[in-house]
Amino acid sequence: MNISLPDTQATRKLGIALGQCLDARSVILLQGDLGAGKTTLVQGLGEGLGIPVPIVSPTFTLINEYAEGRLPLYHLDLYRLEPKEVIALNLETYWEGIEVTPGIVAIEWAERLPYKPDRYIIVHLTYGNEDSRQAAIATHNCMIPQEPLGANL
Ligand SMILES: Nc1ncnc2c1ncn2[C@@H]1O[C@H](COP(=O)(O)OP(=O)(O)OP(=O)(O)O)[C@@H](O)[C@H]1O
Repeated sequence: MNISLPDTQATRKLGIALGQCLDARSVILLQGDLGAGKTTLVQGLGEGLGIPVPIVSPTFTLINEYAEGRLPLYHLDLYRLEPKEVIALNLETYWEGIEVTPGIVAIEWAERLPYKPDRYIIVHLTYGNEDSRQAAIATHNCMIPQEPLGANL
């Protein structure tokens, strides 16, 4: 599925729609160059989940956890990590809900994952003209409920 995102707000709205409809243990793999809009989309995701605090990039903290919404949000950024550091994060803890409350896992720079979960949604953001972006969305072993996604875009 390809979605055109003419401005920042459109990218945020895509995140809101996903935050409103996804189930616990959903994993969103975010791909795209610097400034493509990955964090913007996760900010929308937080809004869609009803998280009342600002979502900030986890570039230095690696994982930011938000427990205040409809489901927990686990937000990761792999930009600075070597593959062995990614492995040490034990990411399956988050997407399998082992010793954490099952929630939504959003991973920026998912290109750097040395392995993938069993089921995931990939959102690949690319640049268009000026402020426009394009989102190519694909799923693996899971589904995005279509109706909320369409209704909010
Ligand atoms: N259509 C658009 N979608 C998303 N962001 C846009 C769009 N048009 C302009 N922008 C701007 O581009 C910037 C995107 O920044 P953002 O931090 O979301 O990207 P990123 O992919 O997370 O970058 P990085 O990899 O550096 O963390 C923001 O300043 C945003 O306002």
